[in-house]
Amino acid sequence: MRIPLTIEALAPGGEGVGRHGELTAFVPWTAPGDRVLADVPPPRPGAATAHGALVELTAPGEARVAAPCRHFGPGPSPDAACGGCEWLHVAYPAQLAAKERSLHEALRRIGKLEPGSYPARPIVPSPSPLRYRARAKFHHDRAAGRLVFFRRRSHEPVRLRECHLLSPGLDALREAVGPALAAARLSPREVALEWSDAAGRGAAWLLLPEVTAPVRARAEALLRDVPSLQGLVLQAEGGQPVTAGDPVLRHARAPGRPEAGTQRSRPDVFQQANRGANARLVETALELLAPAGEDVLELHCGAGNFTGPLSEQARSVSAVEVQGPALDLARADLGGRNVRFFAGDALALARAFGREAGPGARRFGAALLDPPREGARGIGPALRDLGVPRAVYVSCDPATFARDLRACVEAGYRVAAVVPVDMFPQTHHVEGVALLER
Ligand SMILES: C[S@@+](CC[C@H](N)C(=O)[O-])C[C@H]1O[C@@H](n2cnc3c(N)ncnc32)[C@H](O)[C@@H]1O
Repeated sequence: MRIPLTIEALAPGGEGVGRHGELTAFVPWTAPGDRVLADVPPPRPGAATAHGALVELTAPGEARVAAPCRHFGPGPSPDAACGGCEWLHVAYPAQLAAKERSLHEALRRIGKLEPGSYPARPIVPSPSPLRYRARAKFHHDRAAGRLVFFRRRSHEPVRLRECHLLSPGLDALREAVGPALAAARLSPREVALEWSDAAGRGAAWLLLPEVTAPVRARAEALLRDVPSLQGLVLQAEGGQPVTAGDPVLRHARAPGRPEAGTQRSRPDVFQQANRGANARLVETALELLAPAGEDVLELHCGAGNFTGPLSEQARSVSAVEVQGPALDLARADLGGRNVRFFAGDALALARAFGREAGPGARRFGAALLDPPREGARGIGPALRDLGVPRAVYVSCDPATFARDLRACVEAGYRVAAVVPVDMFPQTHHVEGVALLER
């Protein structure tokens, strides 16, 4: 059925939300204040919500801006409906306000942490709302010989000719690698590209049906064909990564601040995609943690994004990570410093440290954890049993963040600060940082 709506807000999943009688409708490509006509499926009996499609923008709202990309917005054309951005039509301050709201709402709803019951700091914006990505995952449109994103909620490729999220270097690499993959007769199922402004070169990870000797020879040809590509990681589903050339890039830890040093990365190893916002994230986490002179436990250290700056302030860092190649990069950057690396599961190792220290002992003066989307179930009691007096939790998923903060509160911690950070402008994603104290 076709209904008129006034869009009241941006929902945590990214769609605009409006009400029609008893029905709450979620409509993509809409902005707060928009008046629209939307098609929604007839609501099932008793259902109070529906997901609709935008039919017409009857009057633009106060938060709406002109989207600068030809691929953004609804439409049947293979040039349109790119799934890469959600909010290119929403002014950046309105995006930030929506992200702040959605993080605190998750803490209230899932974490049972009422607003006002913990100190909330303003959201930290990304230094650039556009062209901020130094790495991204693509699909290879074999027919067109291009690296592309899919259309929103589909597996159809967009005929991607520009992207306003990619840094200029990464976008140029994307343009070069797509046709070169086709020329090298490589058909990856997925491609991750990474660009280093510091190196002026990039690297790629290719997920392939198989990695055989002829495939490796064709990968070498790809490297010859794209001089700005420094190296490749080739991987078959479930197989071990194999390298060609040198896929290890070096980045400035904080863009524009050479004194912060450099960090190694590889396209198959987790790294924050937005390097400018990452520098702010690291700064925020360390300011909250105040690790000076402490023995610090760092869980989920990855390639050492927080470990390097932590080691400069802390007395010692014990850094835990489960992924071998990430630890190799961290060790290459930080070996010889006051850091001990531990390979293994964060929770299991935190519990083992607690058993080693014995009841009542205090082995660490502070902890920092930065788990993947699934969060760190069980971490509250583990930190308490370790006697950790304060911890900073960095999260990319508000739901698991809220769940784990609740468990930390039940284990005796108090939430002493929450700071949202915007690592992904033009999308609904929001990072949360919390300080826990006991
Ligand atoms: C969000 S990333 C953060 C990495 C790093 N702190 C950074 O800022 O780049 C999460 C990291 O946790 C690691 N990880 C995932 N599950 C883990 C586990 N059970 N134990 C330890 N590390 C884990 C991943 O390999 C990944 O490096």
